[in-house]
Amino acid sequence: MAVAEKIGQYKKENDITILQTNRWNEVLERALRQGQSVGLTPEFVEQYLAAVHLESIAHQSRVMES
Ligand SMILES: O=C(O)C(=O)C[C@]1(C(=O)O)C=C[C@@H](O)C=C1
Repeated sequence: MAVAEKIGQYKKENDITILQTNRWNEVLERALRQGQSVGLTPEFVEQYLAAVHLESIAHQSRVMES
């Protein structure tokens, strides 16, 4: 999560909100396409990435509040 913390620091310094809906949709759609190409179900990709996204947001929140 070191990268997420760097992103959090950048967002803090530039007054950017943690949740970026358009960016998140881009990340998710790319992962769904890549997952499909190697036989992963959309449900698995969505659940896996949702967990990563949640953890990333938690780390960014800690940086924001520090
Ligand atoms: O790309 C960003 O802006 C991030 O902060 C990364 C990330 C992610 O973990 O993929 C986290 C929060 C945003 O909602 C979108 C994407």
